[in-house]
Amino acid sequence: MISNQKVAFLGAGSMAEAMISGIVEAELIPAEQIIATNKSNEERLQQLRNKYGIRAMKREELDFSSVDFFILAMKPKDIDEALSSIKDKVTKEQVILSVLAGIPTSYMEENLNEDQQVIRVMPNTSSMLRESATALSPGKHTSMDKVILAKKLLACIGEVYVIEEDKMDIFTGIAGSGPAYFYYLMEHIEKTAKEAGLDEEIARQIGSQTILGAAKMMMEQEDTPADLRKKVTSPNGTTAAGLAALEKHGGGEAISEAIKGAAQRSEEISANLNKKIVTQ
Ligand SMILES: NC(=O)C1=CN([C@@H]2O[C@H](COP(=O)(O)OP(=O)(O)OC[C@H]3O[C@@H](n4cnc5c(N)ncnc54)[C@H](O)[C@@H]3O)[C@@H](O)[C@H]2O)C=CC1
Ligand SMILES: O=C(O)[C@@H]1CCC=N1
Repeated sequence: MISNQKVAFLGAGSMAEAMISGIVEAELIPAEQIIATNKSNEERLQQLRNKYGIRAMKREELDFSSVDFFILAMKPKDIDEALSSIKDKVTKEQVILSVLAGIPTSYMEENLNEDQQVIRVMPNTSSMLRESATALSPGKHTSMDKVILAKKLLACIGEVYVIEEDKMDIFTGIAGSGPAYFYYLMEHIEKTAKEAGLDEEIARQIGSQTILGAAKMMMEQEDTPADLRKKVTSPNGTTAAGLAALEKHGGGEAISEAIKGAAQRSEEISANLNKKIVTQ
């Protein structure tokens, strides 16, 4: 049962906070069973206590034996220190979830105890509003009942997709990094609106509603994105002119290259692990 689970975040930054926000808002797990830890930033810990009513403490103050799910949420460059710091404190009955880009389950299994249950997770910051697109790939020792519990936990922050781990890099490129592409789009919408004399705040509201509407159309209508695009595009009209400019300036290619670039960086992080190259 998910409501009696205790969850401890190791790392209390942007991604951890987004997940904590969604889990607390879902009210499936009491806030006092959610623990945030970091290495030493007491101000940050107090901020999370005040904002979410969770428990928050320095990593060395955590009673590891009381935790059911650990969620690693530090940067990939800190993974080795993190794994070595918890190896002797966790048991194979507990589950280690990692949201770290590019860190394979095999690397965690190699650097933790024999038969340690691990799950690789890729959420995004829309977890804040329980609208994440989150992938999970279980490690080879993780039991089905723990995968089911992890899915229930991650369902608190949005939609959950169980995928083969070899698709995690492209998933990261699409969904982990994906919100940033839409924020970048909005930056350009606001800039263009301002140049045309439209207030930036109004442009943000208009642009956000347009993106939300298009997203809902793609989720709730049977049509493909291409069909939906054609329904907007009147012959020789405004949309045709806009799409022609998008093609002329490499818009479609730019989107594909953004996704591939992020996925390749995820692959690179994995590849560097075995070479012990410190990643950014
Ligand atoms: N920001 C995002 O949109 C997403 C981030 N991620 C992943 O989440 C992880 C964290 O990313 P952010 O939150 O953006 O970074 P961040 O820098 O905001 O947070 C990382 C936190 O971990 C702490 N930390 C470092 N080593 C630690 C340790 N051994 N034990 C406890 N705490 C430790 C740092 O002090 C820092 O507060 C990264 O691995 C990233 O790949 C995954 C999906 C989306
Ligand atoms: O930029 C990053 O590396 C992290 C992982 C996915 C989104 N943010």
